[in-house]
Amino acid sequence: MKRAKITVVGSGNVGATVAQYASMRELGDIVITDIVEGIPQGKALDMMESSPVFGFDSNIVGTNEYDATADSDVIVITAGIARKPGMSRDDLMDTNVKVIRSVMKEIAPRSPNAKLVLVTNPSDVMAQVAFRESGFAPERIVGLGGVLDSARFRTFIAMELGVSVKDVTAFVLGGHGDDMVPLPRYSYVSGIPIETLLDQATIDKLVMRARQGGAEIVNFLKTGSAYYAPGASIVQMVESILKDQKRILPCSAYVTGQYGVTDLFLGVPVMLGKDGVEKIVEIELTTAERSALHKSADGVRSVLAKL
Ligand SMILES: NC(=O)C1=CN([C@@H]2O[C@H](COP(=O)(O)OP(=O)(O)OC[C@H]3O[C@@H](n4cnc5c(N)ncnc54)[C@H](O)[C@@H]3O)[C@@H](O)[C@H]2O)C=CC1
Ligand SMILES: O=C([O-])CC(=O)C(=O)O
Repeated sequence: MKRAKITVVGSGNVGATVAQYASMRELGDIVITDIVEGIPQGKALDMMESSPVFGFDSNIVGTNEYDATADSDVIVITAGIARKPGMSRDDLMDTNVKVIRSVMKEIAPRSPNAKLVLVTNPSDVMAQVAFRESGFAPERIVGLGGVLDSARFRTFIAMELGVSVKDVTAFVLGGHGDDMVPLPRYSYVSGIPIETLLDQATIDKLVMRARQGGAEIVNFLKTGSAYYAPGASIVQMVESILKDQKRILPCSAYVTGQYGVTDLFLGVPVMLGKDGVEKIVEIELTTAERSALHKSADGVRSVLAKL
């Protein structure tokens, strides 16, 4: 059986974590690329040398040459700068949009059938830029946001209740920014709505913490942003695509009227399978939830308008 090929563009904190987790799960062979010479090569070799200990058979190659990425099945794009304390994700746009444009020129012609996972922030905007620059069908482009934001929300719910995270499900929709929309009404512990387990003030506190989850880590790290939970979230998305699992995950996808929003990458529940975003799932929202989602969409659109 032919092994899947995964390219990770950017061998920094998130890119290296993705490569490590993906290889440990044997999702395929991995190419890591970066503009900095030596870093992808060194990290790839270091990870390969962990393979006898962990017992995985993925090949991991580090390079500065895009030719090595040819015919990838999935390309994860983490290239660009990360924020520091006091910055918003949108403050990264001017620098990162140039990076994404240059990366698209290199990867799109070499891997015409790849699915793209946009991680570089602001990720909803970068997914839109990748869509414009690659010429790929929008279904083949997905942005990271909701899986990570939901993982944080699930963590905080489990911590608050003192229960296993395995039993906690939750949804966060909207753009991956300060206006993201955690949905307590769709959050459960083993099928029990959290609204019956926690009072409103506690839920509000957890919602706020989830919204500010990225900044909370930035304020601890000082020199950059989170990468372990982002890496895990990305690998869950990549696995769903490569194994055609058809998982329903909140991801930034191109909406064409769903939820009353048109022609924009926005965090919504999607079915992720071998063709990428195979379906956008529309769940029923209250008036307040829908207007929060529209506020988040307006935020993404206003950043895009500055391009
Ligand atoms: N959407 C999301 O949920 C998340 C997004 N991010 C974003 O991911 C990005 C990467 O974060 P980190 O890995 O922590 O940063 P990092 O600084 O550790 O790594 C970024 C890497 O990109 C490389 N790079 C820069 N320009 C490049 C180019 N033109 N081609 C190839 N490589 C290039 C750099 O040399 C560096 O190695 C940031 O924009 C960050 O905000 C991070 C976590 C979650
Ligand atoms: O906070 C950041 O800048 C990185 C990110 O998107 C996250 O961790 O959610």
